[in-house]
Amino acid sequence: MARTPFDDDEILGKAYDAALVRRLGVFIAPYWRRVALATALMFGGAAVELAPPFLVKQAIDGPIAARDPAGILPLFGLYAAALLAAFGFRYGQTYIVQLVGQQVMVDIRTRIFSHIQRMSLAFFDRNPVGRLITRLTNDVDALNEFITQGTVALLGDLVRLLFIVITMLLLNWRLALISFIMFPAVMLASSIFQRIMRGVYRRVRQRIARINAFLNEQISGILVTQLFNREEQSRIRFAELSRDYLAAQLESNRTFAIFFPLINFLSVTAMALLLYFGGQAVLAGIATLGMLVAFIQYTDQAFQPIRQIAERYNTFQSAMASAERIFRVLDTPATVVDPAHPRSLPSPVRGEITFKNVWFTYDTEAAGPDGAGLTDSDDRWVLRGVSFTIPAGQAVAVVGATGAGKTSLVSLMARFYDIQRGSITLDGIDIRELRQAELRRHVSAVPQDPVCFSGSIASNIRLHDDSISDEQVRRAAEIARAAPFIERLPGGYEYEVRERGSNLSVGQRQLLAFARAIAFNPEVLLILDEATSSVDTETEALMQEALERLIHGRTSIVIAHRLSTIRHVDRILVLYKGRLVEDGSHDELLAKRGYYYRLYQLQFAEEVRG
Ligand SMILES: Nc1ncnc2c1ncn2[C@@H]1O[C@H](COP(=O)(O)OP(=O)(O)OP(=O)(O)O)[C@@H](O)[C@H]1O
Repeated sequence: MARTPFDDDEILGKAYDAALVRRLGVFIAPYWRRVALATALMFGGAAVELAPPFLVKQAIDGPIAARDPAGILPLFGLYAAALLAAFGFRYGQTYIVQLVGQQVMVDIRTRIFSHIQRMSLAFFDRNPVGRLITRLTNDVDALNEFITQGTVALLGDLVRLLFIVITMLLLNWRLALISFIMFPAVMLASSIFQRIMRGVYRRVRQRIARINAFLNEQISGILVTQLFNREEQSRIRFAELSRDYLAAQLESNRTFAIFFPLINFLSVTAMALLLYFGGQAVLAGIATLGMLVAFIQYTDQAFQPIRQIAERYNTFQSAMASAERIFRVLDTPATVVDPAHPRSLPSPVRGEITFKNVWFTYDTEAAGPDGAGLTDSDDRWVLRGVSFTIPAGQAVAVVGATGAGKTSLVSLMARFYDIQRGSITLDGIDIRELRQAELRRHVSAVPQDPVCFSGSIASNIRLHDDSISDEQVRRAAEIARAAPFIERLPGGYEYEVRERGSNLSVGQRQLLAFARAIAFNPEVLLILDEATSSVDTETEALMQEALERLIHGRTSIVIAHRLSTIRHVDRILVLYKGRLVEDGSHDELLAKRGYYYRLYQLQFAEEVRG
């Protein structure tokens, strides 16, 4: 079957599982004392649980056979004590293991989150949000199951089984052998079950992953579905996916429905054989009645861990699949990294930008680090030999047809991606020689779709940077022309913005992003101009005014989709299919009657005609 984007949960071999367990062990290792304590409690519990059947045997063969009511009491006391102790041991073990599981989950989640934060944009281009959230939630939860069910508990089952087997052999090896008669059949059934479930679980997981991916896309794209009346098609597709999932689930249920009654059947058969042969042995005087009763109880006890081992195996399987996916994220190296010996920008930073023969493609795999994998004429280059210098304080607009490479050029300046050839410098220093944090302190951007976080308006402007005072927040909002709308909101600067800024308009979000940029006061500002004309003329005028204030006296690169934006800048860079084809002021370029002139006629002149 062809690999689909959803099939990222393939199950690999046992050696691979062992490697995953070792890597998980690294996360558990800091809590080894607790794990050791839980293991000790588990051993204690397994030993204590052996006592009740033995005490029953003592009671039957001793005081009951001798018709001595007083002799039963101490045995009853011991029996109760054993049950209580077993309860205590089990409680302690379960609690401690759960505690370790929860702590390890916090550690793993934090690791994944901080790793994801270091990733460059290229990583997010490849990994949709839904998938990353699944790594942090469901997959981490599956690992918790592995820790709570898989480590101490699995060992506990094996130890319990071993203890019971040894006790039975010591008490009466003949009866023990009769009890064990069914064990090979049980082992065989378990191993067949495990083999079948491996495949079944894989299908269940793949199909639920497909449903999740589909839902994710459909819910975020619901607007388009509704606009184009695609509800029916989406519903049919969803029903198909749900049916596939149901089929896989039913297969799993069927397997379980066969396995558990089968194990029960085997255990009851073992019991019946024990009763028959054990009864004969009692009559022949080889065993006592009490011994037979104890053996029936031990045999019953022995089948419990056997049943659980099969279930635990399944938990283990899904934990391994999750671990694999989590490690795949953790193993993705950051592609944009800080240099080992970063340089510092000269102080004060002026903000002069130079692009020297810059070649860039998103296809890093094909191109290789220095772009040698692609010829100069390859279509995959997004920027081809772009060179220009923007002196400090100059405002520049980048224009070009859609897909010409404008956004890419601006993203490179903030080093969201690394270039393959050439250099980009800020005040004469290659931006790859700077720490990213230092670069971004001086180079800031206003994104096309400005992001807002849940929290107050003020916290959205200062982004929790306490060095920016309330006064600075207000001043920034005033300069950005955001103050009038903020002051009209209930609560003003304390107005609660909802997730993703859904209770603000597009224009308001843009003004807020401007205010944020001003509050951080970078020397270089990148503005990804809003392409849609979704704002009214009044807001549009406000935004233009804000933009003018923002870029005034500051090195700025604005991606201009509107003529009004172009009017504010000193200079225009014209991109055509990744090449810088023209460079000059609006009037100069118009006079040239070249590509900009044509673009202007097509794109901007309409605005003039209005
Ligand atoms: N994240 C990405 N991964 C792969 N290819 C990309 C990515 N972003 C853009 N591209 C490709 O790079 C080329 C240039 O895109 P870019 O977004 O820079 O163009 P643009 O000039 O800003 O266009 P627009 O005016 O439509 O925003 C396009 O061919 C696009 O398909």
